[in-house]
Amino acid sequence: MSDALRLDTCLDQIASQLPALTASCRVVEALAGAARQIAHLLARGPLSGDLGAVIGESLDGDGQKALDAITHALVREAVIASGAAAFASEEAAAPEWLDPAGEVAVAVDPLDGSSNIDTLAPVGTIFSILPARHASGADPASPFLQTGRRQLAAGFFIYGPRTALAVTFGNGTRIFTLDPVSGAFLAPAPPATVPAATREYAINGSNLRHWEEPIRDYIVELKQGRNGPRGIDFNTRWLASMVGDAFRILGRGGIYLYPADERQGYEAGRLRLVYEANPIAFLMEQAGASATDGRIPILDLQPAHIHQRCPLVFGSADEVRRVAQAYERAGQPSSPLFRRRSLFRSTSNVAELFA
Ligand SMILES: O=P(O)(O)OC[C@H]1O[C@](O)(COP(=O)(O)O)[C@@H](O)[C@@H]1O
Ligand SMILES: [Mg+2]
Ligand SMILES: [Mg+2]
Repeated sequence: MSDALRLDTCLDQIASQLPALTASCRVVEALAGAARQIAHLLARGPLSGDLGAVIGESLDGDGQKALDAITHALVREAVIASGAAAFASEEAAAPEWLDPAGEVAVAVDPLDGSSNIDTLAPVGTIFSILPARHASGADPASPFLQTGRRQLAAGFFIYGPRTALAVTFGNGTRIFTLDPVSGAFLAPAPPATVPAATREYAINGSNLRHWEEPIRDYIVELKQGRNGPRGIDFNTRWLASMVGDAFRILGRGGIYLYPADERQGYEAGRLRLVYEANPIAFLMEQAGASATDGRIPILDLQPAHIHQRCPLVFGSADEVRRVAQAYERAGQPSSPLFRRRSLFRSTSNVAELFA
């Protein structure tokens, strides 16, 4: 383990070789400090108080847990300490300006998968770092309304049986593991590479009846396994925690889907573009995988507002391509009109599945 790459050493090297990434390195270092504190709180669980308790309503109407609010505060403090120019969070209605001399804007989901807090399933902190193009005084949302392609760095901390960091600065994706003894984040393995082929998929199958036809047909084929057109068996792996599913995919491949569906509030999917889909898409592309909304690569989507949602499909390139081809074949854009027309249309595949 002694020759494992240390996060702090790695950040120093990046900053000295690529000065344009110095501010991003400072943010990642500060977030690593917050992640240590969050990991500690989560490990104590009920000993730290009732952190899973619902304390109010989050911006999207879900229950906001005490831990959502605590992690938001810890992450915000870290971002302020890093000298960043602007901050946006899933847990704050509006972004804010911080240091007028700052060079980067940081968007976060302080606690992804927070519905899992009481179940000991993995949860995580997702971050996206963008250049802060505008001087303070302008709308603080403006630096966040850039496409994900412009991200300088992105990643997530995952709190599970161990705490880890998946991070990219645009030159590969690396996984660091928190050594609880020394407190250092260490990368003993080479950069992550997601295999193009996979037999694992992650989707909340209970929503099948609400999905658009291309997604429904694609999933039904996977479920038919060796008896269907794919001729091979697939496995479902769904953690209801995107960071958990993304971490598994970075490790051994797979595809994750949270498509748009016809339920009220899910017309553009569930995940948020700026601080969930974009950072995951950047990590995936840098590990040789792909991410799309079905029609457009996630990193090319232009955000219109900070809490915008988007359909999200990411992971092993061969399977993501198949989903995109299914949309292409359907010949229709992923629009509400299309969804309504295709709803409840009983394809032979779906009929077979329900049989
Ligand atoms: O309960 P659902 O609708 O299947 O949604 C699960 C998905 O929602 C999320 O929990 C969204 O994240 P938040 O917990 O930050 O809202 C993802 O991590 C997960 O994949
Ligand atoms: Mg989330
Ligand atoms: Mg969250």
